[in-house]
Amino acid sequence: MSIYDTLNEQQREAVFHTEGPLLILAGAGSGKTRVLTHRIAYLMEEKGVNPWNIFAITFTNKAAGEMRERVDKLVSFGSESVWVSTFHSACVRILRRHIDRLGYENNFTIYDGDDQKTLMKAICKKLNIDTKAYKETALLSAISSAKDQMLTPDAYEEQAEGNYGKKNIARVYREYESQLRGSNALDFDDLLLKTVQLFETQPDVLEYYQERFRYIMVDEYQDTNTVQFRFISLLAARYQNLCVVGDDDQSIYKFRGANIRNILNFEEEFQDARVIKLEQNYRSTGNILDAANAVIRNNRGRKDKTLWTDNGEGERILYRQFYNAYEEAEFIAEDIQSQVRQGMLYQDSAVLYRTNAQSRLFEEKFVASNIPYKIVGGINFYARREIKDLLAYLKTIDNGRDDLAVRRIINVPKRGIGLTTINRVQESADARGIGFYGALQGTDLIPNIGRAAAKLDSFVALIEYFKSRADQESISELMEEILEMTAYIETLEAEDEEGAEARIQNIDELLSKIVSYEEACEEAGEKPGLSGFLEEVALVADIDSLDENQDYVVLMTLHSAKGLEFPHVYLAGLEDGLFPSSMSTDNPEDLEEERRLCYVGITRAQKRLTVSCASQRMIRGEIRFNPVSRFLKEIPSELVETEKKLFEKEQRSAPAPSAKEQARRAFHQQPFQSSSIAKGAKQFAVTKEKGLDYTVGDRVSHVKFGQGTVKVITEGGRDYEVTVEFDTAGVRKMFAGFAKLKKL
Ligand SMILES: Nc1ncnc2c1ncn2[C@@H]1O[C@H](COP(=O)(O)OP(=O)(O)OP(=O)(O)O)[C@@H](O)[C@H]1O
Ligand SMILES: [Mg+2]
Repeated sequence: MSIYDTLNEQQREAVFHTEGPLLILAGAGSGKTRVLTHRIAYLMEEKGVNPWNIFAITFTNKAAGEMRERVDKLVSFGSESVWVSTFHSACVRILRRHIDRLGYENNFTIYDGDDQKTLMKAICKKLNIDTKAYKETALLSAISSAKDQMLTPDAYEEQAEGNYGKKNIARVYREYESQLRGSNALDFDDLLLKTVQLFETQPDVLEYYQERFRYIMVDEYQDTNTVQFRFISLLAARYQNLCVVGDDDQSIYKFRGANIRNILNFEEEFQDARVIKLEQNYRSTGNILDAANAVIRNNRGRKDKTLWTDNGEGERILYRQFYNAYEEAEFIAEDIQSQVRQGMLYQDSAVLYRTNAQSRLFEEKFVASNIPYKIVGGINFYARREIKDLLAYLKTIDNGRDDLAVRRIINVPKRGIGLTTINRVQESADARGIGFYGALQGTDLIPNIGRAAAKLDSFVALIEYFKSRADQESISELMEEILEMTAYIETLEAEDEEGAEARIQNIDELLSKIVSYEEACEEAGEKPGLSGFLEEVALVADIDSLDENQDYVVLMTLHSAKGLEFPHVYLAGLEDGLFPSSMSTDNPEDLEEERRLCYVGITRAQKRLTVSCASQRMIRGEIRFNPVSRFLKEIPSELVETEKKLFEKEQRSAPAPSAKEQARRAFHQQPFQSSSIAKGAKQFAVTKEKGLDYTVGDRVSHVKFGQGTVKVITEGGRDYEVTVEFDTAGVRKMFAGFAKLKKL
């Protein structure tokens, strides 16, 4: 039996159609991604295509990794030569080789969102832009969508004719571009834009890649934007062996310029394109699929599809309504624990929500219930201050032209270089048309710099020293040296910040990352380089922190969940105003995009789907009373199982008492508290022996919940369970080993 026997007829047809353009349009879970992996195998094994000539494009690094893994399993050898990558990393690879043709240096820096914001602040100041009228983030997103549409500052300005607001944006855009260029830096949108410019202006480069990538495949095609489409069409123009797979019902990135017209454009640009539809869903049970179909049917602008499954009906969809979001999180935590007791793994469950902010309650609840979890798309490791500082050192050493990086660390740790001095350096650099670091290298030419010159000189000497070391030692040795010579850690400790310890752990983690990068390079027979390392770090999307080998529940937004599947899915916060978001309810098009997002969410589930909502929820510090989501009402009631007794619970639970009320209660409970201290004295001997240095009645502090009083300590199966009444966070039960309570 061959691997192709496991495919259905349409899937096989798609796999075997290797020459000429092919569009696969099909609903969720119908095996589109599976077709792509089998197609790669088929090209190599049956058609004798050189893996070097195959290019598969996916949306996230995680998806790329998964695809490579699947291909590795299907083919015997050679798959490592196939390019499986995201648009962005493919473009970085191409630009590293050829961007000098566009007048950049090949060791360009990639700016992330934070870098962009810092730069935009400086630009607004320089151009006297009123940031009340034009918010920095709004300016950045205007520029980003201009780039998605491939508009240069010139083109933008032309379009802005007669529109004062747009003229201003054009001015900012122009300055932003020139600053990026001056720093030899690109932002994320540039990665595609510059590659397309490269292809359009350098025919020999384009030809090289057209010859190289004779077979091109694109997953999640519905979410490509204009510049990505251009990138693909240029590459595929010569051989036309382009296979794209997508689902118009899962297009959820319109806000980032995804262009659903690309599906129509495909048949225009590639005239004899073959179109194949897949109709059998292999992922979900019948009930889950019926619910997804029922919801998406309410969208008007769509091609009707019939998706069926022979997986059987399965369980009904569980629907739970809660008094508040706290109870919702509690229920989900308890439900996961009970599933785990029945033999499920943590990794079989995923909690999906509309906004990142919703993760916090789950996180707190999971910590308290000892559930291992991972937040995807939450606080990114690389966005933390200490990590950004140290990376800025590496960037400065690697490419002195990255002004932002230099400015970030010039006075970190403090060297007595103030803002006035920094501004004088910047002015001098601007006046002479050179970079910030360039100006630092000749302090005698900076007007009015005075005694600050000596400090700047010794900063430059330090960086130059590191530069000379960078050629001789490994990145990890260099990092150690940076830490030592700047006394970075000592400074952190001296600042005596609450978080010094956690920050030091992060630095350790960064060092581990560097070492594993070096090892990976060595295994691949490449020399680990600073530019390569920085590039890899810049490209780690949040979703990539997901590690398949460990057992944990995944928490993520619906947007991050695209393409993934889990046996159990909890879809939380289904309230009108939250999901669909209140910003979308007035606009039919936006509402349809929200509904597609809901369809994506439902179709992630394989066996069991739990949908939930809360009657009241705190949003941006205010309590909101939102009605049940209209999407829930679109699911036929016969598919849903509701639990009535929750209403009782609803009546029982009262809102959390105010701080004042808690203080009053604490005051009146004084006698109770002292007697429990007496009672606790006996327990103390026991608990101390087991390593707890607090007992009932003691005041303790917790990193998240703040200060509180220990109420009960009981022996749980694995660990002590400690109940603490926190001053502001209410009563919480947690495992001692996990809670890390500190006695006050
Ligand atoms: N012919 C088949 N036989 C058995 N299992 C299949 C078959 N086709 C697909 N599957 C399985 O169904 C699930 C969904 O497939 P896949 O992820 O490729 O779907 P998809 O169309 O890419 O979904 P999405 O739209 O969510 O990206 C996977 O677990 C896959 O292995
Ligand atoms: Mg897929």
